[in-house]
Amino acid sequence: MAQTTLLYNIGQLLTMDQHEGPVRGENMSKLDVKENYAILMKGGKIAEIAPTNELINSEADEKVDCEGKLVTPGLVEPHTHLVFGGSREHEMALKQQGVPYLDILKQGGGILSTVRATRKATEEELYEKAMFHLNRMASYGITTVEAKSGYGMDKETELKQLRVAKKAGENHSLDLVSTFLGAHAITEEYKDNPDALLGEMAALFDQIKEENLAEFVDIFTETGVFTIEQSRRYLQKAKDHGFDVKIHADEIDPLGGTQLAVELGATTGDHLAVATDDGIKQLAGSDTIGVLLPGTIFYLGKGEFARARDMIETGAAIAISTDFNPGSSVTENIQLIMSLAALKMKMTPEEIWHAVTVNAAHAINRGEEAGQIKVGRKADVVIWDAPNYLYIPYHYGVNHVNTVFKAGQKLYQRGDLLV
Ligand SMILES: N=CN[C@@H](CCC(=O)O)C(=O)O
Ligand SMILES: [Zn+2]
Repeated sequence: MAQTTLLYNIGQLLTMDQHEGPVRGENMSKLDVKENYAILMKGGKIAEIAPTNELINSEADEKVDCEGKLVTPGLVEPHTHLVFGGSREHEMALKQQGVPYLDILKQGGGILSTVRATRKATEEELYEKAMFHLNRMASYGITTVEAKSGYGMDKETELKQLRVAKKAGENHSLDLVSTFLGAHAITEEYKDNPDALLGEMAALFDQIKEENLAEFVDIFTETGVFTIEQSRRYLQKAKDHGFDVKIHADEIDPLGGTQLAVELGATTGDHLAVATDDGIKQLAGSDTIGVLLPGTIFYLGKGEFARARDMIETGAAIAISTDFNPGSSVTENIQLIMSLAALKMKMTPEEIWHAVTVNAAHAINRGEEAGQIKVGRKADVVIWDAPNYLYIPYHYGVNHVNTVFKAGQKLYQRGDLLV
């Protein structure tokens, strides 16, 4: 018989379902908070949502007293570089000496150092490592995650990364959405002919489609990496092959990646830390979601965070993410990113909750499945050790998760100290 679980005495319940589609502009600050509610989960789905006194006598295999805690949808993480070999702690000193991120890359470090480690790693090693990071993400309340390739940049290693992501998605309880980021840097082999690298990566599009290895194609549009023109051609080709597209845009230099994302109808423009007034205006007038990554700005020691306030005030839909990767943002802790969004980008708690649930789900084409608590949907639900939704961005740097349910099954529960 299907497992039935009742969560009752929920102090604050965020269902995140009061708006249609991605939530943009001033709607991001309109949050419906239900008090003293209950949720009945049956057969992995949400069966009923009602005040506690209406559901308390429901038949259930398990009844969980939420003791007035906050309950929300499982969080959605829309931008990670999940599968990689090695780590880059040895670059920390260079960062402290002020060597810029793009200079480390130019010297063959940074992304290229992870490329070497990823090429060397076996599929099994990459898989074990990816599963470890997925477990940690789950412990922070994440129930759906996007994963990019991009540390191979040769045919064999890119396919290896994508296959590892696929297997991890099949075997882990978290839902995983895969992105092909073969155009992530210019490798030594192609330093005099980046177009040939793009050609080699584009030659993989058919196989990636056939083996169902990725839904999105992404590119790093940046000084010393790929130009706007190269990005336009490459992503257009990806679209012609039936992929949805994303862009690492306007992260360090304002090349106009934000405008290119809009022009191409990209699902998301990611980073946007130095997006111009024009870029922001175009973003706001488009269906492209801005995925902001304040952890990266913090970790790279840069002063200027993405202008979330301007973006939201002009009407854009914004999601936020860890950008988990071994170089520019080494954390799986999305709750820390929620605090940075509040402290450094001045996003309100209401906007932040939209940015990590419904908008993050739309940012990876999962708006109809994830990011909301709705009758008939998969029961991805988090109980927080917090009395209200303001509390998570406020109390920063620690894990507030009490319990995570994925498709109605308990996936993570805070452990007890063994003392
Ligand atoms: N900026 C480009 N790519 C990643 C960083 C990858 C790395 O440094 O390994 C990002 O989104 O921040
Ligand atoms: Zn990234």
